[in-house]
Amino acid sequence: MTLLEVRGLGKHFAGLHAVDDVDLDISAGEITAIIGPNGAGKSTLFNLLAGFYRPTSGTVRFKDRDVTGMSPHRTVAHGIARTFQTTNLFEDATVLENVLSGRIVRSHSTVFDAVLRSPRHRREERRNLDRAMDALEFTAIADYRDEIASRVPQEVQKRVSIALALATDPELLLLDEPAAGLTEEETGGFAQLIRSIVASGVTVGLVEHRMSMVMSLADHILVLDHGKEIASGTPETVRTDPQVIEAYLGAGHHEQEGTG
Ligand SMILES: Nc1ncnc2c1ncn2[C@@H]1O[C@H](COP(=O)(O)OP(=O)(O)OP(=O)(O)O)[C@@H](O)[C@H]1O
Repeated sequence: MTLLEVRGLGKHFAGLHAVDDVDLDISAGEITAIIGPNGAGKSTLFNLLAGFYRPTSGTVRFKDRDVTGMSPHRTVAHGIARTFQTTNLFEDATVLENVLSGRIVRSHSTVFDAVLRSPRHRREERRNLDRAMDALEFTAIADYRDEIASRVPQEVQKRVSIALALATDPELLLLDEPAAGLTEEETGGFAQLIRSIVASGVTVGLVEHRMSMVMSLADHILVLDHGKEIASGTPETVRTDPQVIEAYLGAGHHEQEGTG
């Protein structure tokens, strides 16, 4: 089943076509990776899907609903969550408070409920705390719950961003370079985490530079160069595509495969 359908999507900044006439189908239950050289348009594409940018052209449909140009708080309410390359946490808040902030989108009690501490408000608070704790346990950082977010190791901060995104109860989670700056070993841990996210029923979109991670995780890969699709398909199809090898994988690919 197609969860997200993108057609003819474009984003122009002045004269620059950052994303240019892109089509993409993300199937439910799969990991779809978007790869390409620096500046290829990967993050811009994610920003268009999650509503951080308004497209210049084209459409985005999510669960058969037109979400083109919707604001991020509406796309997240529909079930699309996005993490960022550089973690953007509330630095002075605790890890738990950060993850709880992801629950705002699922909260219905009003300011009056909060002031009066109505039963509805207390029920919701309990549910939000349970859900945030679930997300912390799922991402294996529950022990850090009371630590200040800016003081925990980088790897933990990255897990906090993922926990925050999971706390919004997404159906589609867009991960923008989750392993950037991590060691080989930490990257392995993130690959495991991404697999378990998919096993829990959340579909994943992944922008990642580490080819070994992409090739081992992705069911489907879209390759962008200068904003345009140059290939798409299974890891096997993409890694042998001459245009991809030339545009992006190049020497790195051969090194990795031990063929060059
Ligand atoms: N807000 C913006 N205003 C102007 N130009 C932008 C903006 N955001 C991105 N761009 C440009 O759009 C192009 C695509 O950028 P984008 O960040 O999407 O690429 P990317 O594939 O994610 O790159 P990287 O792998 O380096 O993160 C780049 O040339 C970039 O400079």
